[in-house]
Order: sequence, then structure tokens, then C-alpha cells
Amino acid sequence: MNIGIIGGGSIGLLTAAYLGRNHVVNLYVRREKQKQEIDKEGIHCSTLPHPTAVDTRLTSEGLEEHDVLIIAVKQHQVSSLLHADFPPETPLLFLQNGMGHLEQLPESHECWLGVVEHGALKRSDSSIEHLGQGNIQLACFRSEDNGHHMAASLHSEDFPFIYREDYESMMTGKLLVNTVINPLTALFGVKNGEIVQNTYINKLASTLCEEACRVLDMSYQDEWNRVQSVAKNTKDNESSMLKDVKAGRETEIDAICGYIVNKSSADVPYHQFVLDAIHALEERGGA
Ligand SMILES: NC(=O)C1=CN([C@@H]2O[C@H](COP(=O)(O)OP(=O)(O)OC[C@H]3O[C@@H](n4cnc5c(N)ncnc54)[C@H](OP(=O)(O)O)[C@@H]3O)[C@@H](O)[C@H]2O)C=CC1
Ligand SMILES: CC(C)(CO)C(=O)C(=O)O
Repeated sequence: MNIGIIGGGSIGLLTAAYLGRNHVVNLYVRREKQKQEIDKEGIHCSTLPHPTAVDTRLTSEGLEEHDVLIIAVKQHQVSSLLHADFPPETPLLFLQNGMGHLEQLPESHECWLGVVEHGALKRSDSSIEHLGQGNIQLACFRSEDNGHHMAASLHSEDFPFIYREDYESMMTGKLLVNTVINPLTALFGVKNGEIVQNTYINKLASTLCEEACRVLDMSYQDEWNRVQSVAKNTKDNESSMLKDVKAGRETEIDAICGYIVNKSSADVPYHQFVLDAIHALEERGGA
């Protein structure tokens, strides 16, 4: 396939490094320095034996047609890209956490959604640490095409893509996990395991889970079991929100907990609290 990827962050570099082995990949970045570094070094990924060479371009110079264009920027960066000229014939695959961006997706394009279950950490402009080897689940948001084909074309044994029939259950399942684990780990400055290990954080997590399940009409018991199992399986990870807060970066709180608050017709006081509390940390400029 001929694949375009926008964003040379943790997930953009990870997908470019893996997909670049078997496909033609154009990675679009926004800084000349990053372009030069990748041109010189290739992309180093901790779980691959050799750097992957990809063709790096600047977003500002325009986007070309591809078989698929993977959007790997943060949720709050998506809106700035929607002003960009997406090539008219190219299907778009959005990989963001949260659900706040779904209503902004361009109606003019075939759109796909992906849920990333890898852990990746950018070490430099051309290197990433692949911390948790998982998969990317992919579902159709707006397309007449058969999704099996898209997932199968991108899939490889060591970088799996899994086709999901229903984007809504795929996205709400991930949102549920993020709306509980991300704000609490970021507020308390703890790794994911503390969600199950600390009695009081566990109690707060359970209440957030219960609120979100009510809003999203999901089974509390099933989702609470899943949240706890993700927290156990990723116990030594720092959540993406904790990393953002520590680095003084804008978080994805609006797309995650803000989505629950906006969708709810009743009060969701715990979500409102974590939403305001994370914004307070952002305003202060870090943890
Ligand atoms: N990292 C992880 O392990 C996981 C991440 N995700 C999700 O994946 C998404 C991406 O996350 P992640 O890769 O970690 O985020 P990063 O912040 O590491 O990367 C985002 C990248 O997008 C680039 N970017 C922003 N705007 C533009 C633009 N207009 N043109 C070109 N590049 C642009 C940024 O460039 P610059 O460097 O110049 O600022 C940055 O390199 C998020 O929604 C996240 O929630 C999901 C699961 C796991
Ligand atoms: C699943 C989890 C919580 C793993 O850290 C995640 O998706 C994130 O940190 O954003």
C-alpha cells in the first residue's frame, strides 16, 4: 500500500516504523528539524532490529493522495488539520483517544477510526520506545468499503490490525478505560497499577466508572472488570495524561472526561471534578 501518516509523535513514529517495512510510507511532520533527522537516521524503534527508512515531508508543503492517510496527532490537534487540504480521494484513518473529534470528521471523505492498544514513548524526533506491544483495532466510521480489506492490508503478525464491525462499541470501550485511569493517574502522579492497588484511588475509579457507564449505557460490572484488568496489565505504565501533565502539555481531558460531561443530561460530579482539576494543572503548567 501507499500510506501517508500525519504526525511524527509517539504513535506516528511507531506506525511509520512498522508499516514502513512492508509498504511505501510518507510521514508528514511540521518541523524541518524533525524531517532532516528522520531523513538522516531513519526511525529507530526499540522493538525492531533496524531503523526504518521512510519518506518524510512537511505538512505545510501539502498532502498527496494515498491508499490511506493515518492521522496520528493528538485529539485537540485534529481540528487544525481539518482545515488542511486532505487529498479528495484518500480514505482517512483517525487514531485519537476520546470521542470529542468524531463530530468534526470531514463528511467529504471516507473515514475510519482506530483504537491504539500499543504503548509508545517518543525518545527523540527519530526514535521511540515501544513499551507495550498490542494491536490497532479499526472500524469504519463513514465508508462504503469493506473494512476487512483495510485491516487485512495493514495487518502483519508483529503489528496487528484487527477489524471491528461497530465503531461505537470500540470507541466507547476505550473511552471508558481512559475516563477512569487517565485523570486519576495524572492527578495523583501515579502509574496505572495504583488504580487497583490504592484503596482510595480504587474507590474514586469505581465511582468514575459507574458515572461513565450510566452516561454511555454500558454494564458497570463488565466495564469495571475491564478497567481493573487494563490497570493491572499496564501497571508499570504512566498514562498518556500523566505524561502530558508532567511535560506541561495540553492534555486530552476535554475529549475524554469532557465528552462524558457534555453527553450527560444529569450531573456527573466526579467527572466534572476531574475535568476542572486537570484543567487547573494545565493552567498551572504541569504537575
Ligand atoms: N502514545 C501512546 O502510547 C498512545 C497514544 N494514543 C493516542 O494516539 C494519539 C497520538 O498520540 P501520541 O503520538 O502519543 O502524541 P504525540 O504528542 O507524541 O504526537 C503528536 C504529534 O503530532 C504532531 N502534529 C501536531 N499537529 C501537526 C500538524 N498540523 N502537522 C504535522 N504534525 C502535527 C506533533 O508535532 P510536534 O512534535 O511538532 O509538536 C507531534 O509530533 C493521541 O490521541 C493519543 O491519545 C493512544 C494509545 C497509546
Ligand atoms: C490504556 C491507557 C490508560 C494505558 O496507559 C491509555 O490508553 C493511556 O494512557 O492513554
